[in-house]
Amino acid sequence: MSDKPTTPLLDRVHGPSDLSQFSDAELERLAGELRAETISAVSKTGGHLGAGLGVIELTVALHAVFDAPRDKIIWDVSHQCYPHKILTGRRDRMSTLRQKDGLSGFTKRSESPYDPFGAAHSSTSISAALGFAVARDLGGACDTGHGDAIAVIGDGAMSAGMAFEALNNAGHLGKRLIVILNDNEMSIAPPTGALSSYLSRLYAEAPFQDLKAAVKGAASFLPPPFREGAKRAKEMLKGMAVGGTLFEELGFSYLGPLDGHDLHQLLPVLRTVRQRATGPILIHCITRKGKGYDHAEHAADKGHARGKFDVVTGEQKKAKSNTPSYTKVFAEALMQQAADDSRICAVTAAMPDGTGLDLFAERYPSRCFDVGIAEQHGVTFSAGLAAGGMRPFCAMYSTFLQRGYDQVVHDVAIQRLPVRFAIDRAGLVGADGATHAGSFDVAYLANLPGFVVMAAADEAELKHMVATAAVHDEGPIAFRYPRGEGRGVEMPERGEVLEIGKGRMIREGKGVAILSFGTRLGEVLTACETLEARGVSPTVADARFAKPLDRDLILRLARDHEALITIEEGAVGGFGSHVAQLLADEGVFDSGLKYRSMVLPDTFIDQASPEDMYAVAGMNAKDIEARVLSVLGVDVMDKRA
Ligand SMILES: Cc1ncc(C[n+]2csc(CCOP(=O)(O)OP(=O)(O)O)c2C)c(N)n1
Ligand SMILES: CC(=O)[C@@H](O)[C@H](O)COP(=O)(O)O
Ligand SMILES: [Mg+2]
Repeated sequence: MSDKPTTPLLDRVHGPSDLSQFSDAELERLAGELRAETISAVSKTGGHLGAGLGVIELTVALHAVFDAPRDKIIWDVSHQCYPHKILTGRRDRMSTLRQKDGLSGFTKRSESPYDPFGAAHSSTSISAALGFAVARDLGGACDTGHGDAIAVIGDGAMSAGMAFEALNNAGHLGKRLIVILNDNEMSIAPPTGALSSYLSRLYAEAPFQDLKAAVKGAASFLPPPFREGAKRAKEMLKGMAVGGTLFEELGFSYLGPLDGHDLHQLLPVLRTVRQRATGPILIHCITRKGKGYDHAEHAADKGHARGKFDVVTGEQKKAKSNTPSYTKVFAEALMQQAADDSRICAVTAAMPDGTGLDLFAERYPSRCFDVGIAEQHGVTFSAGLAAGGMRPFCAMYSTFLQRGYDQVVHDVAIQRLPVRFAIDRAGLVGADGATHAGSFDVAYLANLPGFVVMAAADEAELKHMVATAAVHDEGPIAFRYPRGEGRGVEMPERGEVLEIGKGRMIREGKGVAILSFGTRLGEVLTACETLEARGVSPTVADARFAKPLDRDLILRLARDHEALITIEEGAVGGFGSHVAQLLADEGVFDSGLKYRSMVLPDTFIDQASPEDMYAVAGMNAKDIEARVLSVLGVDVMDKRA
């Protein structure tokens, strides 16, 4: 036995085609190396860990059997794509993961030809894969050629309506399409919903599934050892009425459940499917999220997301802070309100921890609902709760609320139902990048008649806004707040109910007024400090409301100053646009007011630290200072005129 250290197989992989040199036994060894590499990479950068560890063998098998990029492997959510990135020529850039100018934490078309479709929001993979399949059959031009379309979708993502819309259409079209259900019985939190129980039953009945495969003629897809058993079962089951799985009822061939960590099952099945599939086929793989790393596999969240960590101890290196997060402030304020009002209930779409509703659920389990990854349903469910006399708080990230926008308009706004929207992750979020930026909620809510739209300038304001929303029964009301910690302001014992449509003065000055909406107020006040040194003393006000606007405050600021600047952590079409509309309607511009509106630029900003992203957006203190000096005609180029 030579004691020469063997060269890691991973060192011989510069692209997936290099996997063809390996035997099945070597592929198993490669999987072990890939798992270790993934753990090591994420320990240095932080990121999504558990999901990627759960698909190590699946990633190796897919790239060994199929021919990416001609075959399109589409990862749902794609938070599990780090092993895929390592095998597809990006191993040397994994140290830049989720950082400024670095690799995205999700698949991204512009990053690699091996990423045929971008993701990050869940449940899109089957729709996208079907699009590729139909384009293939229609002879559409695709720069990497047309082969198989393979969607890899998790059990959580499968719970979203969009996934079933795609299955339904794919079953109807009957095109050759491969869907791999990566079933680890986990979402971010343990999965909820009847589908999750159904999948568990499928798993529990696994031998029966093999037998059914025999009856359904899919036995030939099974590895030889299973095939014999399945054939024998054929006789036994012939007389039985064997109902199809849900997927078969939708027109798919169903295969499984397979052990998603066993290459001896995965490789022969995928090879046979590649040779034989003629229509849509769903392969059900059972995996474990966090597989192969105890600190993940045995954690409650299975290592879904981690900061940088010590591989040996699993200890994360997160900077400790005494300032509570906005999320925690929201959750505690909501519990305080709920203690006195049994009508208060809460809805999350598979994000109990991220929204803080895990704390609310512990205290009020009967009044907290995790609807799964189902924002559309979550919004209309909240509307039904409101119509039924409850006071529902629908807590969703700004970016994920986009998934339920028609429901916001059609089921909530038009019916003027008093749903309370707690919009977390407002503004730029950092490492998750453009797909998770909370840029558009002010623009897409403040244009709806009857909506009240608020933004908390700090964590005390957030507490007041929760109290205000709790008692607002006249119609829908939304309040937004950013990811991360508050500004460390003094917290009130209880939130006070704010007067709807009224802002607040922060500091009196002259010449220029700055009207802030949201937490950029902190940057505004920092800018004022340096401006004072230059003899410029702006007036500053916190708008609190984008709808209804504080008309008196705005007109007074416009009247008493030569310039008015608004600032918000949102895209054009939001607060600043509504202020401009008011000023125009009131003819204020006729008297020569200089008006500037600081909004996010008309571009998608890639991942970086929030501060770096706001620097790209031109919305940090120094940008505000420059804007003030520019509008006052002081000689600083207004870079963003
Ligand atoms: C529309 C949408 N809502 C919520 C999320 C947040 N999210 C990211 S991953 C995830 C769980 C996905 O579960 P599953 O598909 O089973 O993948 P696993 O993490 O188990 O591999 C959720 C809810 C999202 N990415 N997209
Ligand atoms: C992949 C995904 O969509 C979630 O895991 C998201 O990254 C969570 O974001 P936060 O870290 O802001 O809770
Ligand atoms: Mg899962």
